[in-house]
Amino acid sequence: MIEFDQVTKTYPDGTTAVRSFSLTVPSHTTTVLLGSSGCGKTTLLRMVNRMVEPTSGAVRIDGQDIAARPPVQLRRSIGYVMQHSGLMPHRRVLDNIATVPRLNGVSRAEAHGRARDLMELVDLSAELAQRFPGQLSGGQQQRVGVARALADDPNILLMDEPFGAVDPLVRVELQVQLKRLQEDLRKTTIFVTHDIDEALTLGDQIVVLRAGGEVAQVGSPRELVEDPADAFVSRFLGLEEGRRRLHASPRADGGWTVTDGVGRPVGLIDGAAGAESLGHLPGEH
Ligand SMILES: Nc1ncnc2c1ncn2[C@@H]1O[C@H](COP(=O)(O)OP(=O)(O)OP(=O)(O)O)[C@@H](O)[C@H]1O
Repeated sequence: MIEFDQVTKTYPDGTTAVRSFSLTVPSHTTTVLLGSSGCGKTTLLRMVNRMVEPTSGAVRIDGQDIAARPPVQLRRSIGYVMQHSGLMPHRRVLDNIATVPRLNGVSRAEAHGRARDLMELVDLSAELAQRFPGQLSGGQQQRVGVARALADDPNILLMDEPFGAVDPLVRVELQVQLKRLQEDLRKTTIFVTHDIDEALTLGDQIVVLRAGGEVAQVGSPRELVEDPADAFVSRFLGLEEGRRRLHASPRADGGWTVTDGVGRPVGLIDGAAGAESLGHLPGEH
């Protein structure tokens, strides 16, 4: 469990990025910090591995104040994935993935063995092992970033807009894969994004933030969509414009076409599955 206890961060130039923020991040689940640019998400994330020190307040991991932990040792015990992978450009993929185990004293052979297993886990073909990061696509680089973060089997995973710079199709693939991985690995994960669909896909708990790291609402994806706390959350989730209000219209083949509140077709429901899941169709009695 990670606890933020009334943390405030004022940077040396006087900018207060986060003001008296408190949150409990339950173990073995994914908490998404969701908010617009500049609301303090990265600042909050980096407080967990002491890349940012709070001006006041405390962050605790399993009850222990991390201010008492040596920062380097703390950082090596936590997986961290950045938006632009942060890979070392002059080291091959395998060595990049093996970095933290090597720093923690694991032999080269064993670290490389683990790195190969991780490449398989994140769907990277083994033949990419000897490439340099610059010889990979953006999506592949992010997979390497995820493998590297997992390499020393950390309990905690911090992910800062890890899929923000890849194209939408690859982004969805990476999200689906992360969700699958997380079902097996069950790391205590904090995932930062400003993308609401990404948050709804990945979050067990979503924290909607306003400027200054002010919490607008904390809840499961379902709770947020069904019961947004206020107009800000509602607008942020796209509920106000009806973008998430769906309508199903029957098709000749027995299925349904689903459109959203602005008339945009968003999906299809098959005949049999549709009859079950819709139960009672609009206009049907
Ligand atoms: N080192 C710094 N010095 C001064 N101000 C900073 C520093 N880092 C961040 N800030 C400011 O703190 C505020 C929060 O920044 P932060 O990067 O935490 O937000 P964010 O929600 O992660 O934004 P984004 O989604 O754009 O990355 C912003 O106003 C930013 O300009």
